[in-house]
Amino acid sequence: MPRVLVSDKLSPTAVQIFKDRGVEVDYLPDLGKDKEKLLEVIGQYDGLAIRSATKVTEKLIAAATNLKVVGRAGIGVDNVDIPAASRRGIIVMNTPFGNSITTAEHAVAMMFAVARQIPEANASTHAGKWEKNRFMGVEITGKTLGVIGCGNIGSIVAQRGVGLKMHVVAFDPFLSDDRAIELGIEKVELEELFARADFITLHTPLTDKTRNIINKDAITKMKKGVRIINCARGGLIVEADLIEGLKSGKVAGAGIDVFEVEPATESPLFNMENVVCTPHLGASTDEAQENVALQVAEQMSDYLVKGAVTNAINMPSISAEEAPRLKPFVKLAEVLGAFVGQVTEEPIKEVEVLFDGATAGMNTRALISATLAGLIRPQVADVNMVSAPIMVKERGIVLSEVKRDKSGVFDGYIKLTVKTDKRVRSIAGTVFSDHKPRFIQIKGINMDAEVGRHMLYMANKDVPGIIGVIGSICAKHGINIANFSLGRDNAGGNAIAMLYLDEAFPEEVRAELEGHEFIGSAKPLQFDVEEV
Ligand SMILES: NC(=O)c1ccc[n+]([C@@H]2O[C@H](COP(=O)([O-])OP(=O)(O)OC[C@H]3O[C@@H](n4cnc5c(N)ncnc54)[C@H](O)[C@@H]3O)[C@@H](O)[C@H]2O)c1
Ligand SMILES: O=C(O)CC[C@@H](O)C(=O)O
Repeated sequence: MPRVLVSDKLSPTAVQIFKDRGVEVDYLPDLGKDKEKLLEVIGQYDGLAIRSATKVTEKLIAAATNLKVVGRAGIGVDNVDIPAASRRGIIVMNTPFGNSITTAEHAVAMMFAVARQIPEANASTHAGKWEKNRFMGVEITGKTLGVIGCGNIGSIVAQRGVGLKMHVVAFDPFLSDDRAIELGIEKVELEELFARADFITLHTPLTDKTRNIINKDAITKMKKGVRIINCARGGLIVEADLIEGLKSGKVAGAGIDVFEVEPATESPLFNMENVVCTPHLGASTDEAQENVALQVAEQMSDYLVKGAVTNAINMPSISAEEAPRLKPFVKLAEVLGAFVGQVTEEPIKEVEVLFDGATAGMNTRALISATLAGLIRPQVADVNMVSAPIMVKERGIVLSEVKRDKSGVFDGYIKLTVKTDKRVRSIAGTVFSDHKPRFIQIKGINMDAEVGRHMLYMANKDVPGIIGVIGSICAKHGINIANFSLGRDNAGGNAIAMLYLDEAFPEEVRAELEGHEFIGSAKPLQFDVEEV
């Protein structure tokens, strides 16, 4: 039974879902903050469910020898070292929608709080002061709201802004004209947003492009009296520059939920006039926490129990419904890759995966990942569908995908072609109704070879008696042939043979076969398939 550790505070719903779906679960919500203890125990787990307190570092990943999946109950995965996880073949999933409304509402709440200085007025009134003249606010109606990052959360904030009779302008390189029209907002460049907005709200991820997007230079371009809200990520705003802007009066107020360093227990922003701070509460509502806990537990269980992949950052999705149908084709893709990976000795330059007929309508991203995993595994044993595409990229291998309508007798097949400096190799395969992979073409020569755990791939001349030669050498060494498939380009020309053996072909017998005048090469192969 797979075992999951929940190392941050998550709704009890998550624990129940794991149990109901056949996953053993340890709920230790404070462990995420105890790095040393977490390092000690992480090796026991197949899954790790987290929020933002647990930092999934390269060091933790190195210690997580059994880990298969990290599930983030929330959106931002900046507390997970994704490249390190991918290299180790660990899937990283998030729950991209579960807390969007809640976080958007927090940004809107911040906007009101800053516009009307509600936290300060509240503190003053509670203190028995009646400072009616101290707190003069601004209206929101008719003001321009600048949304930076108009994805899930930004677009909800934009819609709320429209509902509040604001004029909404948005900057997002991926915002289409149609979507902007649908939202009733104006798409603008960043400089224009800075120049026009009375309120600016940030909703981008923290990337190299967005880090420090609000800095001294940006603030210089803004309207005097601008109010800035950040419920996305610390690091989007240079806090020192914001403080300078607030002190100079250029920035009239700020609502800050996320900080450069978290937990933020001290900051020069604290106690500043009209700066409203919350401790990363954007996602903290009963509804959002219920949503993300439920989603993360369902997604992780589905992966660990059924192999379904949903909302993975570093792997194509495979739905629970398609997983059973896709599984035999994933195996086929893997064995095609494994064939080429085992027979290719020189560096691979180019890989083409062709999907013919029915396979073209399948989840080809997943199938390509499986092909690449099979291809690389002979060199890197623990590669999987997550890490293989990264390794291929890192090695500078050019990858291409071709899809085409049914072109032959098979409903669908996959063909893998690999180029090196010396040669081009190709192999095609399909899955029969028994759900088992078959090789149907090698080097352009048609055949029908069942794929077994132990095989021998031979190139020979098409001459009479060659089957007998191979059979008698195998028999002499006690090697039992379960299946024998042959193909040739033309009578008396080049032929290939695929032998399906009961056990691994002994390396020392290989020379004996290759010594025969009509046998060019004999290559023992291993495939990770169930024995028939
Ligand atoms: N405060 C919280 O508790 C809390 C809760 C949830 C999410 N978040 C954070 O909110 C942010 C937004 O989340 P989301 O779910 O809307 O993400 P999303 O991926 O749906 O949207 C992000 C948008 O930012 C845009 N973007 C990327 N680079 C950009 C750039 N250089 N300039 C402008 N736009 C750019 C993308 O095109 C995308 O549309 C994330 O950083 C997330 O981690 C915070
Ligand atoms: O888990 C949280 O409280 C914060 C989550 C939030 O930052 C997110 O990116 O989803």
